[in-house]
Amino acid sequence: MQRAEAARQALLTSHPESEVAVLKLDVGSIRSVLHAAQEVKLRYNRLDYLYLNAGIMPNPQLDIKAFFKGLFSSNVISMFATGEGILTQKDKTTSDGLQEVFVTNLFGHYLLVRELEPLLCQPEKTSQVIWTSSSNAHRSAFSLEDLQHLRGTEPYSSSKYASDLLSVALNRKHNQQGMYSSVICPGLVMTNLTYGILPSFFWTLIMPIMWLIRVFTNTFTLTPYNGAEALFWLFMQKPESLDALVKYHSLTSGLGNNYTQPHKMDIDEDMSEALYKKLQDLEDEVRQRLN
Ligand SMILES: NC(=O)C1=CN([C@@H]2O[C@H](COP(=O)(O)OP(=O)(O)OC[C@H]3O[C@@H](n4cnc5c(N)ncnc54)[C@H](OP(=O)(O)O)[C@@H]3O)[C@@H](O)[C@H]2O)C=CC1
Ligand SMILES: CC(C)CCC[C@@H](C)[C@H]1CC[C@H]2C3=C(CC[C@]12C)[C@@]1(C)CCC(=O)C[C@@H]1CC3
Repeated sequence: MQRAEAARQALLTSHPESEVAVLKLDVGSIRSVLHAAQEVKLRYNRLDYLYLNAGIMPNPQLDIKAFFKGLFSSNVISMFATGEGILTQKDKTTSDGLQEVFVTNLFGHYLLVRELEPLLCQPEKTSQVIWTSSSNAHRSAFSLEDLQHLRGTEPYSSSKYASDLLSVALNRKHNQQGMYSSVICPGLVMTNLTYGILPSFFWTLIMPIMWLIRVFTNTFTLTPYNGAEALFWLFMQKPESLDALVKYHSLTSGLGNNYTQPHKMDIDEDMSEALYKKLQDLEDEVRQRLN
């Protein structure tokens, strides 16, 4: 909570007229999600925006052989843009008996949205739910038969693809009640997540190479400020004008200019419906376990 308090103070300094409140929430813990949602419901009657940004990529392993193979293949740009085929992770089980990546990147957020539906779905005003997804969200990593990705080595990719699917399902279910859901991709950003893949001094050393790569793939946004472009852009849009089937990408040009671009997602609407059903079943199961 110390860092949250520091962020609150910084916001109050730059925007003295604003009100900023902080609340502790571990999306990886069912009890914590339910408790925090209860607190939000006590504090507020309505929510205009819900940004679902929290996410983890634990124990990432970079496949150096696949990286060099990709470097000399025709897929090199796509490899730099998405990291497909060169990254795996090692997941673990939480005290709730769920896979950590699945619950942190997807299920905890799902449960939070479910709990906050009464504040998000209000007849007189629209609301926006905004997921931080990834270009690493690949259909090939996801399986409806293995939602939590127990049997694979790409739980991060699977959880991000699932968030894309879930956003589509949320729109189908709640647009009529005024709630709209969108997904964004921040591009490759230097944060604790990427410092888990390669050490920060290494990223700093290769920064000139990354600026060069940015000329060929505008997905190398590199700073959190640039990566947040699509989050900010969505904030400015009328939710009714957004396309539920696209992902909004933060991009930075070779000259350092930021912009947002929509890209059609590789989504099957029946699959999104089936995922929603499975999440509801799991929700019933975890709620029963808590009672
Ligand atoms: N960096 C990149 O290149 C990319 C990142 N993303 C996505 O962007 C989002 C932000 O990640 P990024 O800033 O890069 O990574 P960081 O590791 O720097 O930040 C992760 C954020 O998620 C929060 N978080 C992690 N676990 C939990 C939890 N159990 N409960 C509550 N909050 C939690 C962290 O909070 P705290 O600090 O308090 O632990 C932190 O604010 C993630 O969803 C990530 O998947 C997508 C594409 C590319
Ligand atoms: C010379 C260097 C630029 C070499 C870096 C190689 C890789 C470590 C990176 C190339 C593409 C990157 C990437 C990600 C992580 C680091 C790379 C694999 C992400 C998977 C990080 C998390 C995401 O959500 C998407 C990113 C896509 C690109």
